[in-house]
Amino acid sequence: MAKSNAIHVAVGVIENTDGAIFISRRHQHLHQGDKWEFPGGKVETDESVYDALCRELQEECNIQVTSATPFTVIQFDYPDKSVILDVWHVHSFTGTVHQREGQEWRWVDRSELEAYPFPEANTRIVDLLAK
Ligand SMILES: Nc1nc2c([nH]c(=O)n2[C@@H]2O[C@H](COP(=O)(O)OP(=O)(O)OP(=O)(O)O)[C@@H](O)[C@H]2O)c(=O)[nH]1
Ligand SMILES: [Mg+2]
Repeated sequence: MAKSNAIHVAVGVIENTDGAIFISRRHQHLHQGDKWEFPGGKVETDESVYDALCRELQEECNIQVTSATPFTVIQFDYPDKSVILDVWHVHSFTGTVHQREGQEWRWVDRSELEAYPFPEANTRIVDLLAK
């Protein structure tokens, strides 16, 4: 069961026309620092998850989402916090993707994702994508 203090996070699996997926590396000082992640961030009060997804992907990766569908929802308890990752598959967008917050980033093939260290909560996302 989700904890009442769980942090609700909108997460985007952005896929380009070659079928590659965008990942970036979390800054070292942050929660789950140095791990790779899919872009996204906390859903604000009175904001829909979809609006949060669009806002975070604009802020972090410079794109305007034009089409996205729900992919999976993951509730996970880290020792220090609980998260609910509301993961969306982003099929189309405008703008040129790059990471605007100084994080290392790259496009990777689905088959390569398993080689990257992701936060533990992401295991199922990577499994679903690698299939
Ligand atoms: N964005 C993102 N966050 C993830 C992933 N997996 C995962 O456990 N998280 C966790 O979700 C939480 C919130 O994500 P975030 O740090 O991106 O939030 P944010 O962009 O709003 O950050 P801010 O508060 O510094 O503005 C963090 O505790 C982070 O460790 C992932 O794949 N992507
Ligand atoms: Mg973020």
